[in-house]
Amino acid sequence: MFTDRLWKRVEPIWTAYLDHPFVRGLGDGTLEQDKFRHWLKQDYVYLIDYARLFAIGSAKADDLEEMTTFAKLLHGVLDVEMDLHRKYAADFGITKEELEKTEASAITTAYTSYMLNLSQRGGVENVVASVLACEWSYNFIGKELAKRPGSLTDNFYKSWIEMYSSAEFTALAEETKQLMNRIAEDKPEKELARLEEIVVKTSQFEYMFWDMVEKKEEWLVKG
Ligand SMILES: Cc1ncc(CN)c(N)n1
Repeated sequence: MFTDRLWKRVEPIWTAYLDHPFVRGLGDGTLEQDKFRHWLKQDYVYLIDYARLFAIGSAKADDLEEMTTFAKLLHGVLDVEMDLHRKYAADFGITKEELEKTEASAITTAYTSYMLNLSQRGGVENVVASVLACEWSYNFIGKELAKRPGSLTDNFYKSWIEMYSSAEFTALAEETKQLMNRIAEDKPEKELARLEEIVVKTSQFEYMFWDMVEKKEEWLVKG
């Protein structure tokens, strides 16, 4: 399967996520809440553009089955995943209007612009390759953190780990992988190599996103 081939390429990058201080801090509960607050706000505006990708995928779908899958994934972002953000934000006294008004950081802008650009100019395969690392890697991280002793007890980030390791989120990640495999079936090697590069680039962006929230970065010079 194409996703097995992709896994071989992304495994070293994704393993580095698990070692990143932000991700380690989520797992053992030691992450500074100010850093998490930065993630919450940046991720919220990231997810708004990410949801747009599924709408683009739905418009470009080749058949009704594909269209339905994109619609399901779109609902998953807007109503399941972003609910987690809204709940944590409420704990911090941040309203959903404030979340929406967040100015996207340089990395958030670069990452979403990369995916939106590819998805707008290519076919449905570009959309799936763009969203795959996002859905799959968070599920990977969630499941790995859930295995760590103590991660699901007395941890402020327990709901985060439960959400991304949940059966519901795992099903969304699996649907995205299946979609990628189905689309890759009749593609020539040159096209598969191009799609693979998109998944590697988005995996690199994921690492940069973890690093951006750890350092609470926005833009290098205040405007
Ligand atoms: C940056 C990022 N990447 C992935 C996910 C999981 N959908 C997320 N919420 N944010």
